[in-house]
Amino acid sequence: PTETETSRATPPEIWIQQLARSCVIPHLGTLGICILDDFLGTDLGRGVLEEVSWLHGSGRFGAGRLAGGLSSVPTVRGDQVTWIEGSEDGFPLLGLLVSRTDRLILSCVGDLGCRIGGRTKAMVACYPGNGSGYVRHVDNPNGDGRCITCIYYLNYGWDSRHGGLLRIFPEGRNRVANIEPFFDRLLLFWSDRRNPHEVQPTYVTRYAITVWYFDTEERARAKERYMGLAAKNLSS
Ligand SMILES: Cn1c(O)c(C(=O)NCC(=O)O)c(=O)c2ccccc21
Ligand SMILES: [Mn+2]
Repeated sequence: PTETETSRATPPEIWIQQLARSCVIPHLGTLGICILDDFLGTDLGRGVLEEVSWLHGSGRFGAGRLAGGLSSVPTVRGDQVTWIEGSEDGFPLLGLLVSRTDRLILSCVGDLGCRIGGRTKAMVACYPGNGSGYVRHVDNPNGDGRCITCIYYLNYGWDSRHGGLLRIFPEGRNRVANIEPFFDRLLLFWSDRRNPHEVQPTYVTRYAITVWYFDTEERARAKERYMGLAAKNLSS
């Protein structure tokens, strides 16, 4: 049997621990990036896609960001996002995805050089496919506590004509990572300045679900700073 079949056969816990040890820890440790294909398997992956498509159809997504915006170019509606905890009823498979990524990250704990303590809600993002993308940026440039970016892609039959590549520019390296947003692909990378990245213009609807995992200490310090700021503003 192929590795995938056997990994399907073993209970998720064991399989997740194997993934953590064989992929996540070594790849995040060396490249700062880790790609896991066939993360949920086709059936569960399609189930998540159905939940996200339903969400998109239900108008729950905010209006797309105004991208472009150059005076000459009419502003283009960019990505639309909505935040889901996963425990809400109606999204059981989204909830399963997040519980799997939680277990994956927590089974790395101690071997990643950061202490994971909590995460954001799941950000479900949809690019409308009108050529909009996302400019080059760092997710966490100033120590807001986020240490691992975890993105699950849902784009069935994706090919390069569709655009929407995620291009990462690992700091201090002269090589870029071009990551196709393939269906059932899970991507992990350090959220800080080590991984500036951009979403290239995309020409078909592009769905992705992102969760950011917090480093306990950095998150606590960020909260103190934030509370201090709030207190100062209140007192001033
Ligand atoms: C819609 N969207 C994003 O797509 C990415 C991002 O880096 N995406 C990478 C990707 O989808 O491959 C973001 O980092 C992001 C941050 C805040 C709000 C929306 C955001
Ligand atoms: Mn980003």
